[in-house]
Amino acid sequence: MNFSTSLRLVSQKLPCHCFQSLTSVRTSVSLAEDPRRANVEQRVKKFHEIPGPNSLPWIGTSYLYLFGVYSAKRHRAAFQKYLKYGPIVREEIKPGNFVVSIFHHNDMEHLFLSENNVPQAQSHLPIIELQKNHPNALLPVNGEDWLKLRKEFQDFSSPQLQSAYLPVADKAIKDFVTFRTSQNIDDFLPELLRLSLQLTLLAAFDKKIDCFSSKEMKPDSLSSHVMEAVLTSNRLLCLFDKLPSNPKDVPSLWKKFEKAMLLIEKVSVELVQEKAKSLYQRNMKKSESAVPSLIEFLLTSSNLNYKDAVRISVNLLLAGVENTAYTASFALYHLAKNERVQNMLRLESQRILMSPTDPITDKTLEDASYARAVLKEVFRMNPLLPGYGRTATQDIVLSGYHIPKGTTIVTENQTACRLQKHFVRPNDFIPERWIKGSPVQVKDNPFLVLPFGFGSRSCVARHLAEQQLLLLLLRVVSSCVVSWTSEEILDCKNLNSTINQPDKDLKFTFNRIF
Ligand code: HEM
Repeated sequence: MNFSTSLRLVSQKLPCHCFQSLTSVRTSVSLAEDPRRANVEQRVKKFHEIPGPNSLPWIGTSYLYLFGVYSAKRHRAAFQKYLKYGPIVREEIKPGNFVVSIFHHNDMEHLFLSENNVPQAQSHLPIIELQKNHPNALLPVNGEDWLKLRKEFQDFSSPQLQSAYLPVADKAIKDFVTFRTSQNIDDFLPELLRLSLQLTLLAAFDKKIDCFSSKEMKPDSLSSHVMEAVLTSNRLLCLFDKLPSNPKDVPSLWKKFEKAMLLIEKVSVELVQEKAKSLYQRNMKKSESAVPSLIEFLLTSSNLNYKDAVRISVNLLLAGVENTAYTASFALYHLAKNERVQNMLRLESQRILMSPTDPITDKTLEDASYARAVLKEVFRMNPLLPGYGRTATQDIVLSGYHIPKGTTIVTENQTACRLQKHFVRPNDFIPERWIKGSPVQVKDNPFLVLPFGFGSRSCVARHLAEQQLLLLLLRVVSSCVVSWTSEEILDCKNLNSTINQPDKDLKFTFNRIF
């Protein structure tokens, strides 16, 4: 047995993170410094040795999707690959274009911790093209320009903003539960999308619009236009990513995208101007109103100008409508399907709220430990993103394989969260896993359940979104029993989107108990 073989065997017995740190430290040593380099090289397996499906000339592995060998649902396709190839899979999506999928939390941790400060946003090419066509439009930026802006709006979810915003968010959600759950609605998703838009307009722009008024429910209202534009832009951004050619080569889709994005930009300009005007009238002083919106914070920050504020606003509108609505959809579904959990949550709401009409305060939310566990379990089972794509910014070793700089690496968090080796009864909805001291409590691994992303590109509105979802859960169970009236199981679909959305109409009934 030679030196390298024995080391390989030892490393196989070591936990994966020990192996990675060993190999990554070793591989960073140059040949000049270490004459044993030839042996060291052998310990790290080659990129082409990573298991994965066969690639064909001209079409790579795309035939596997075209012929339905792999499910059209990303998380299901990922599971198929995991079962066949194991915790690391290499795929040549198009000739010369490799994607490596990883399923082990140690690999995920290693990847995230090794990335530099400026991970590039995917889907940015169409925005660059749009900016060329419309040089004066204030569109989202990428790279270093993005980093500069991002540093300024990191505070969106600050505890102060959350506290200040809580009463208005609670009122909007309470009204929503009172009035919208009593309607006979075929599909509840558009309702949740409208609610998210209303809450985003409120928190980000201090704009009070009742998105459920008869005026706003009309197709030509401001909220209907913004909603439509956000859905269209996000769908097409994702679709353009998959196209082999420039997005402008498909003129009919390009026109739709252009129209939708420019509408979002126009609305952002108007919202920022409106706020800037009212601030000017108050001599650019911070608002004395109870709810200092994000946009006010941006406009009064000395490091940003009006144009920056608009670019950020476009981002907020694009991200602030679907994300919370889809998470809320799955949260209500799991409550509806799990009577025991719903009852436990109701008991908690009765304990922390004296009466269902009482306002929910910071203290109420602090005490809502079961509601938090419910939310965490929703994020485990139905995260917004199946995983995260990163371009390796340097050579990296994952699961013992060398991966060259520039390779696309995808962390398959959703699939990893459904593996027996990570969670007992992985397909059951058990919030108690997340409750301290519970007999089924699991060790929380921060790189497995990662609903808001990681690092500098992670969600700016995390705490605000969690607050909205907790409010919704508590308000629903304290006044209704929610049931799922369809025979079908709700799953995610993500064919035309990078994000997971419900794959069926949301068939809920809400029976009032208060
Ligand atoms: C449950 C609700 C939400 C979830 C699960 C969620 C999750 C995420 C995730 C996974 C990312 C991307 C992270 C990455 O690529 O590494 C993200 C980015 C972002 N989210 Fe959220 N989000 C939610 C709600 C919101 C809301 C309500 C807003 C705005 C009002 C918002 C604003 C943003 C923005 C602006 C970004 C881009 C950040 C950047 O590129 O700098 N999100 N979110």
